Amino acid sequence: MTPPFTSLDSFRAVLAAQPDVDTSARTAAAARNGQLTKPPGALGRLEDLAIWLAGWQGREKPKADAPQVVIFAGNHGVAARGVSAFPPEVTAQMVANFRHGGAAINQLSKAFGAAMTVHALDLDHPTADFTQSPAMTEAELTKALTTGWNAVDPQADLLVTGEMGIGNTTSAAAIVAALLGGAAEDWVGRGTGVDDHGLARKAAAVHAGLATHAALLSDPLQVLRCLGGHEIAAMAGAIARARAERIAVVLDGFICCAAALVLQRARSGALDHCLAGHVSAEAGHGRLLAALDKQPLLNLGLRLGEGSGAALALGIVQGAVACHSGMATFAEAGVSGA
Ligand SMILES: O=C(O)c1ccc[n+]([C@@H]2O[C@H](COP(=O)([O-])O)[C@@H](O)[C@H]2O)c1
Ligand SMILES: Cc1cc2nc[nH]c2cc1C
Repeated sequence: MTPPFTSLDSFRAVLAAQPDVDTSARTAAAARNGQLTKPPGALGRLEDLAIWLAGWQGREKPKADAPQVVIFAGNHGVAARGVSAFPPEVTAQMVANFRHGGAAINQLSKAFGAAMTVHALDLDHPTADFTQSPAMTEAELTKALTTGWNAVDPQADLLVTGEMGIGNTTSAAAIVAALLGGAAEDWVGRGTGVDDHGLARKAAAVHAGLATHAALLSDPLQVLRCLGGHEIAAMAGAIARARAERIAVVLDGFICCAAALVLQRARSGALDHCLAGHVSAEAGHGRLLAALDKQPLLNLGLRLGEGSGAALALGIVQGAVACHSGMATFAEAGVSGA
């Protein structure tokens, strides 16, 4: 599909015209849920999950047997400021690892029957150091959004958006600070494992980025352009495409949710088709999820990224769908109601 946008303004128009949930499918699923052979509410959040998914998929019995995991990789100019525990070449090395099947996300995708695709975005051309100049030009941002848009398989029944990019927790912290406010220190975390000096360098970089681009930061897409990264923009593009196809999205960790926040701020309700797969150990993620009004399904202390927490949450969604779509009703099973 040719993306329906060629500029930030036309991307804005796409966000404004996105489809909404199918309320009749959701109502039918809620009615079915009430007839299944269990005490009302006994499957807890699994019941809400299945009904929510039914609404997005437009069918009374939702499916979760063709999930897609898309991983985007990008490099960051700000990494030269000593903001990561690892060197930038690890981004390309991990892309090779993804392609050879050796990363955690390969194993988790396999475990939950997800088709996984990897998209390396111009790794030899990192973003500009956002403390000095905008991370991306408008053309570069549009290209990254387009990569994300095109990466989504319209046949998938669920989408996980993951990322890999040395330095990207600093970029994500800058985006979140710009959009939610607060001090740089409130949003930086240990990322791949920086020490206190590294953490201070991250806060200084975020602080400088906010000051350098202050005049542009009232526009969420300019926040993404000035402070973001190619892989972060691609996740935003993929989340938007999923909405266009009415595919539900399972969000991953701090970086993924920073990409999602850009969409939410650009268009209220833009994340209604998304759920939070997990809360990561990155310091600001819990508060970011609260600002997104999303309750994470899992809290396992993960801080890996690459879609891993969201992929694990696929298992929960699949459990919810298996129960909702497979269980017998009281009438079918001849079980007496209350
Ligand atoms: O998903 C998260 O919340 C998360 C938290 C910490 C680190 N990461 C991953 O670690 C990398 C970024 O860490 P850093 O220290 O280089 O900014 C990037 O590849 C992310 O996928 C991811
Ligand atoms: C090894 C490694 C694997 C990763 N996967 C996602 N982010 C990562 C960062 C590092 C450093």
